[in-house]
Amino acid sequence: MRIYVAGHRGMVGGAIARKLRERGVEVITRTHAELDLTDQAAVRAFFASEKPDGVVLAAAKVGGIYANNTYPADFIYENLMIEANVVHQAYAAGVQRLLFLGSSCIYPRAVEQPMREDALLTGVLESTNEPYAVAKIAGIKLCESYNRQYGTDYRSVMPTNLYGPGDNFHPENSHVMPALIRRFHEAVESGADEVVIWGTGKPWREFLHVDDMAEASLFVFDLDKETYEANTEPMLSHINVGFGEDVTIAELAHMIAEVTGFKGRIAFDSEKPDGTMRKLMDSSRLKAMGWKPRVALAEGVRETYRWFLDHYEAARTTA
Ligand SMILES: NC(=O)C1=CN([C@@H]2O[C@H](COP(=O)(O)OP(=O)(O)OC[C@H]3O[C@@H](n4cnc5c(N)ncnc54)[C@H](OP(=O)(O)O)[C@@H]3O)[C@@H](O)[C@H]2O)C=CC1
Ligand SMILES: C[C@H]1O[C@H](OP(=O)(O)OP(=O)(O)OC[C@H]2O[C@@H](n3cnc4c(=O)[nH]c(N)nc43)[C@H](O)[C@@H]2O)[C@@H](O)[C@@H](O)C1=O
Repeated sequence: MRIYVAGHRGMVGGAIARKLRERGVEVITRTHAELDLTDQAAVRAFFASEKPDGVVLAAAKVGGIYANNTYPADFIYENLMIEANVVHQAYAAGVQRLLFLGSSCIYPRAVEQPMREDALLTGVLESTNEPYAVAKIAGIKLCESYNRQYGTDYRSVMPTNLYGPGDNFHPENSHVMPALIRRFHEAVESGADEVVIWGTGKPWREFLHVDDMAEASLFVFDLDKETYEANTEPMLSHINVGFGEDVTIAELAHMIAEVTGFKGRIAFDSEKPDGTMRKLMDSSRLKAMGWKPRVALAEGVRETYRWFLDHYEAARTTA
């Protein structure tokens, strides 16, 4: 098998590419500079020449609450273009199996918890990331539509909030876990006596380690067609991937303060948005098929902090 992993330099694509190579699979990669996936002609030429056997689509415009809220046009445009180009050109090149990575933000903001797959398109989305969520919903529907019309086997997984080695530690554009690891670490370094957390600290988030996400992605990718179809429906074909437990942002902040050795005050800036108050995934569909997460949150935070320390200079200079 020759598998194209789109987004192999990202946190999730990197972990998936590593696991595939460990299994002896030939992994095809292109950097963003080598192949801009928003460029239809370039994507067509790439698929026509490489003709991969399978595709994992882990490339996307990704960011936390501030980035989503500040650059909504980039988030909807780039993600729609990437998905439309990759799914269509994969089909045109005869690729039978593809895995699309969506996000838990596809679900309505006030939906029953934990969120089941069939909650999709039942209500109003969270405003801070609606454009990104609409693009991700379009990604699911692209896969389902090509399956229905052309008989392809294109699958979708919906990850909860992810973290781990390879994350983006940008001070504003990143997700909460890497943002707080960096902010607490820098407070310890500078001797600051206060760290400010965005929002009220009351929202709940479920965090899954990237290695668990990579395992889940390959687990779903590898399922035989009958098993996948028996556990999904033609127009409800996505599968949730979550850890199964969530914490408040305040609890996460205290956990990161402890790991980084910060002893000062933790303050909350309620002028900043909270986003959705809770988005715990119901991952029973996937768990019933045999996947389970392995990395506990406390262990994952410690490991991610060690990775951050090892790569801190790189993170600081790219910020
Ligand atoms: N991280 C999280 O908490 C969550 C992530 N997801 C989803 O998981 C997937 C992977 O996310 P993650 O690994 O965290 O994201 P990253 O930002 O770490 O990686 C995304 C990768 O996509 C590449 N990319 C972006 N735009 C283009 C483009 N136009 N052409 C080619 N390559 C491009 C980026 O390259 P470059 O950096 O050079 O632009 C980067 O390597 C995404 O689909 C994301 O939406 C879902 C839920 C939660
Ligand atoms: C994965 C998911 O990620 C995004 O949604 P989100 O879950 O709201 O992501 P977040 O990690 O940025 O924030 C989580 C919570 O944490 C709070 N918070 C505190 N202090 C910081 C802080 O310093 N940075 C950030 N980013 N958040 C902070 C923040 O106010 C919020 O209450 C989507 O846009 C979309 O990308 C998506 O799919």
